[in-house]
Amino acid sequence: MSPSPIEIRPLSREEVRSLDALAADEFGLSTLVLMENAGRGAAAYWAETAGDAGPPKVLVVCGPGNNGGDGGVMARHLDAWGFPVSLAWFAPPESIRGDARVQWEILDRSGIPQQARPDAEPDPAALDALFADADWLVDGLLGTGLARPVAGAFRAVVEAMNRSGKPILALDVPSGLDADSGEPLGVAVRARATVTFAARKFGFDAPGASAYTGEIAVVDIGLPGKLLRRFAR
Ligand SMILES: NC(=O)C1=CN([C@@H]2O[C@H](COP(=O)(O)OP(=O)(O)OC[C@H]3O[C@@H](n4cnc5c(N)ncnc54)[C@H](O)[C@@H]3O)[C@@H](O)[C@H]2O)[C@H](O)CC1
Ligand SMILES: [K+]
Repeated sequence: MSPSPIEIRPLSREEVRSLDALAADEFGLSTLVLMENAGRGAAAYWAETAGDAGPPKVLVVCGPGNNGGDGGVMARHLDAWGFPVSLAWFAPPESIRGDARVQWEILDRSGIPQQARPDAEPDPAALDALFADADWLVDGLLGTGLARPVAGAFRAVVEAMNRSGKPILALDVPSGLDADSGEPLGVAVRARATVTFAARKFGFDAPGASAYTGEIAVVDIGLPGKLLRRFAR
């Protein structure tokens, strides 16, 4: 019997970011557990839809926050399932903290190839070469933590991802897309598909948003039914 999860209505950025705190404070459910469910769910979705021809080489593009951490979890599961996977963290190592740091350490000890690319002004040709070597890109750069227009290094990375011509799986929200308005802040990843956690975001239904989200799949991250029912349709 396939479970019929409680259908949650689309959530605002604020609502979905409050879920982490509620899960921890009210239910004692650690954010690392939510991250594990998010990353494993993303890995399972991708493997089911893209894992046939190949196995394709996957490059996970990570930012310094929990969106990057989700990418780290996904990479560990793909590696365990036999996919050639590596990661590039676009942040100085010292800025990778909290749950994302935990994933960095696990990946390091697991011998999964990862590199830090902390350049404030990355060379576009170097980015093109990095992305040309992969069959798929996973966008774990920015999620609901997006708080200002994408500029500088992240802009260069998003533009290089988009011009690479590679299919992109976005984690939670395509990097650069405002989760409430569905508009790009400066620039946004144009994904083949977006695996979004817990619920669709308001902005996904905005006209034009599908050019960035691609196909949308909602991944259940293990929140208790009592919490989900507060946001039921
Ligand atoms: N409850 C859930 O849905 C869960 C979500 N998870 C994942 O966590 C991210 C949100 O993580 P957070 O650390 O808050 O932020 P991000 O990783 O999105 O962003 C990282 C960091 O980047 C900085 N930043 C903001 N805007 C910019 C910008 N324009 N340029 C450069 N840097 C920027 C800011 O400091 C952010 O903190 C969510 O999307 C999910 O993927 C959990 O893992 C599971 C539960
Ligand atoms: K993302």
